[in-house]
Amino acid sequence: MQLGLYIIGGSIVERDAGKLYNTCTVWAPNGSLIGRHRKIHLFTMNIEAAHGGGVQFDEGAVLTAGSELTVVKIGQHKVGIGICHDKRFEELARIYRNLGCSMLVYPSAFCICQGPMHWELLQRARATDNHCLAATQQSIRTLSPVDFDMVEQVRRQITIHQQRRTDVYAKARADS
Ligand SMILES: O=C(O)CCC(=O)C(=O)O
Repeated sequence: MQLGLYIIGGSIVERDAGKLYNTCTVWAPNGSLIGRHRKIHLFTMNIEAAHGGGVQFDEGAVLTAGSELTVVKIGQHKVGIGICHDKRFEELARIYRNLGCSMLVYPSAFCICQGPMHWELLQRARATDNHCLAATQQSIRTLSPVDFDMVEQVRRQITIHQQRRTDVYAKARADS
């Protein structure tokens, strides 16, 4: 309780009922477990050698995907959790925003083939689309203080969330 810190862990392999999940846990300052996110989008990648890669990856061969969103309260603020590849899915971030989150946190470890191109881009995209703070942490570091007031300020300045035309989007979806 001394430092009043919340800890959003990296991710670990969790075993439950004979299945393995890629799981991030969230801890309150008093040491209680306040969130557990099981990675929803398992990562697959196939960059053929002919295209300068020769890299294959299939997380689903070993792990089971989670099926629940994870929103934790950090003080008064709601924080949506994703793990690594979850960060690519804008619908997830949008739903977290719709649920009232002002911050998105994605513990992540991208590999070097696409990491340098996409890591920061995705983080900025999720933050900009949703007017949320977005944090992605590749390894353990000291975090700087989080300015939640800035989120409210930015949301007042350009009101994209209120300007959404869900009527138009719904019609387009129905038409397609
Ligand atoms: O989406 C990506 O490009 C990388 C994701 C990843 O490395 C992972 O989810 O383990």
